[in-house]
Amino acid sequence: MLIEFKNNFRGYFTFYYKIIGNRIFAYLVLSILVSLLDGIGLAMFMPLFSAMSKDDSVSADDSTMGGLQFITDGIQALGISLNITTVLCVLGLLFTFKGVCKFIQLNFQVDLRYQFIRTVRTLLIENLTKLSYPGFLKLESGRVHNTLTSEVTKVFTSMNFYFLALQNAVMLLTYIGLAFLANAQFAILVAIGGVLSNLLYKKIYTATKQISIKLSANGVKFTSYMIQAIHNFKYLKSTNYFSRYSEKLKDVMHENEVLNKRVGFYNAISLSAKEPMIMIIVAGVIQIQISVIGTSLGAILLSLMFFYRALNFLVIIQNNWQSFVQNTGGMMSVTSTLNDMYDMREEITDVPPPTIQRALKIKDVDFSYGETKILDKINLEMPRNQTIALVGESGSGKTTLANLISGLISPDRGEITIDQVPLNNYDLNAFRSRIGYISQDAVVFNDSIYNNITFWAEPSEENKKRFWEVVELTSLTSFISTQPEKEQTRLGNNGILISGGQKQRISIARELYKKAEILILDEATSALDSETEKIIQENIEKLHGTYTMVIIAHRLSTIKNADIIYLLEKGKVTASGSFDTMLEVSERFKRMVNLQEI
Ligand SMILES: Nc1ncnc2c1ncn2[C@@H]1O[C@H](COP(=O)(O)OP(=O)(O)OP(=O)(O)O)[C@@H](O)[C@H]1O
Repeated sequence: MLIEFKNNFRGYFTFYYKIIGNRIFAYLVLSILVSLLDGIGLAMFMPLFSAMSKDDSVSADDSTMGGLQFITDGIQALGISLNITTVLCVLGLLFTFKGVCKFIQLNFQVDLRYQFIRTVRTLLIENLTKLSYPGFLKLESGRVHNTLTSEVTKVFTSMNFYFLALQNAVMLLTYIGLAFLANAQFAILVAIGGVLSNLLYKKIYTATKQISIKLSANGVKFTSYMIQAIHNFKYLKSTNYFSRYSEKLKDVMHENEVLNKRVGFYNAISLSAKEPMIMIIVAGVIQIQISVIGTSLGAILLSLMFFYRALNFLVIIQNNWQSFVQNTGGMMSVTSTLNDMYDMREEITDVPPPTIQRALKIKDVDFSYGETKILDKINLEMPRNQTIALVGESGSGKTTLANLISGLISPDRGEITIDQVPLNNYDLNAFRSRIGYISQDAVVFNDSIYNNITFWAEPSEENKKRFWEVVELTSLTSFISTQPEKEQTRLGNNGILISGGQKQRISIARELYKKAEILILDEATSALDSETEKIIQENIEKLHGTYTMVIIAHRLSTIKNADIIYLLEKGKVTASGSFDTMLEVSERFKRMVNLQEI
C-alpha cells in the first residue's frame, strides 16, 4: 500500500483517515458531545448567579443568558419550575453525563491509538516482506530499524496531539458558538484575538517542523551507528577502536542535543507566552465592551466566561499543535520508508512452481551491479538431484550466481528456467520455500537450539524425531548433550554463546530439517575444523542424489564428487565438467588443485 499525504491540516486528516477509517468520525462526534455538555453545564451557572442576587428565585427571562435563554426555557417546558435546587440538579446531571461521555471517548481514544500503531507497523512489516532483495540493498538498515521503532512511535504521538488539537478545536468552536449566542460581539473579538496570536505561533511551527525533520534524519544516523557498534562489538573491542568509534556516536548525540535544545527554546516561547497573551486579550475585550460599546459587566459575564474558556482552549490547541509539529518528522520518514519499500517491492505471480523434472538452466545470463558487469553470458545446467559446484577466485561472481539461482536477483539479460519455463513466471516465494540456503555467514537466531533448527516448529513427536536426525547428520549430538538445557539452550545474540563452527553446523541442520528441494551451500563448511568438516562432508555426500545441490567452495577437496564443476573467472564460465575432466581440460583448475595439494 502506498501512502501519500499533503503537508497541511486536511492532508494530515486524510493520512489518519486512511489508517483508521470511519472510526475517526465517531471520535469527532464524541468530542463534540463532550464539549457541548461542558458548555451547556457552564451556562447553567448564570441562572444560579442571578438567583443569588434575587432571594433564591430563578428568573425565566434572565438577560445574562443572552441567546442561551432556550436552555432555561427548555427546562420549564418540561414542567420543571426553575429554582436553585432544580438548576443544581440539572448541573449535576449534565456534568455526570459529560463524565460518562468523556469516559467513553477516552477509552475509544486508547483503542484508536493501538489500532493506529498496529496498522502502521503491519504496513511496514508487509512492505518489508514484499521488498525485493536489490531494494533491500538500497535501503539503509539503520533507516528500516529506526522507522520500525522510534519513528512509528513519533507518528503515533503526532496523531495523539493532532487529535488533542482537533478535540480542543471542537471545544473552542463550541465555546465560540456559545459565546456568540450569549453575546455576538464577543465571538468577533475572539476571532480577532485568535488570528493575531496564530501569526506568532505559525512562525514557531515552521521552525519546529524543520528541526523535527532533521531530528528524524539524525535518528537514522544514530541507529545505524549503534547497530554497527553492536554487530562489530568484538572487533571494536579487541582492536581498541571502540573509543574512536564512540566519538562518532557522541558527535551524532551532540547534533541531536543541539536540535532538541532548539525545539525546547521554541517550546519555552510557546508555553510562556500563553498566560500573558490570554490576559492581554481578555483585558482588551472587557475594555472594548465596557468603554467603547457601553455594555454592562453583568450582560457580558456569561459571554466573558465562555470567551475566557475559549481562549484557554486556543492556547491549549497552540501547544498541542506545537507538540504535533515536533513529531511530524516521524510521519514523513515513515511514509517515505513505506513508499520506498513499496516502489521497490517484488512483483511476483501466484503460479506455483513445479518440482524440477529435468533441470534448472541458466541461459546466456548477464548481470551487473550498477555499471559494473559481474556475470557475463553465463550458461549453466543443474540437472535434477545432481550436485554442481561453482569454483573460482574471490570476487569471480559465485555468490551472485547463487543469488540468481534462488531468484533473489533477476538477470539483466538471458533467463533462468525450470524445465524450459522461465523462473519469473512462477511464484518466487513458493520457489524459495523449497530452497535451503547455507551462506558464508551462519544465520543464528537468539533462541533455543531446537527453535533455531526447526524454525519454531511445534515440538510434536514427528518433528522432534526429525530434529534429532538432522542433529546427528550435522555432528551436533555430543555438543547438545553437553549443554545445560540440552536442545532448549539459548544461543545468544547472533549465536554469540557458541563457536563459529557450531553456528555453521546449526545453519546446515536448519536447511536439512526444511526438506528443501534445492540446497545451496555457499562456503558452508569453511568455519569447521578439518575433522568436523570431513564428517559433515560425508553426511552431505549421503544426500547426493536426493537433492539438487549447488556447492560453492574454495576447498576443492569438498567438491571432488560433484557431478559438474563450473570454473568462474571474472564473471565468465571458462571450464566445466567432472573433477577428473576439469583436471584434463583446465590448466587453471589443475593449478588450483595442485596449490591445495589434494
Ligand atoms: N550488493 C553489491 N553491490 C555491488 N557490488 C557487489 C554487490 N555484491 C557483490 N558485488 C560485487 O560483485 C562481485 C562478485 O561478488 P560475489 O560475492 O559474487 O563473488 P564470489 O565469487 O562469491 O566471491 P567470494 O569467493 O569472495 O565470496 C564482486 O566484485 C563484488 O564486489
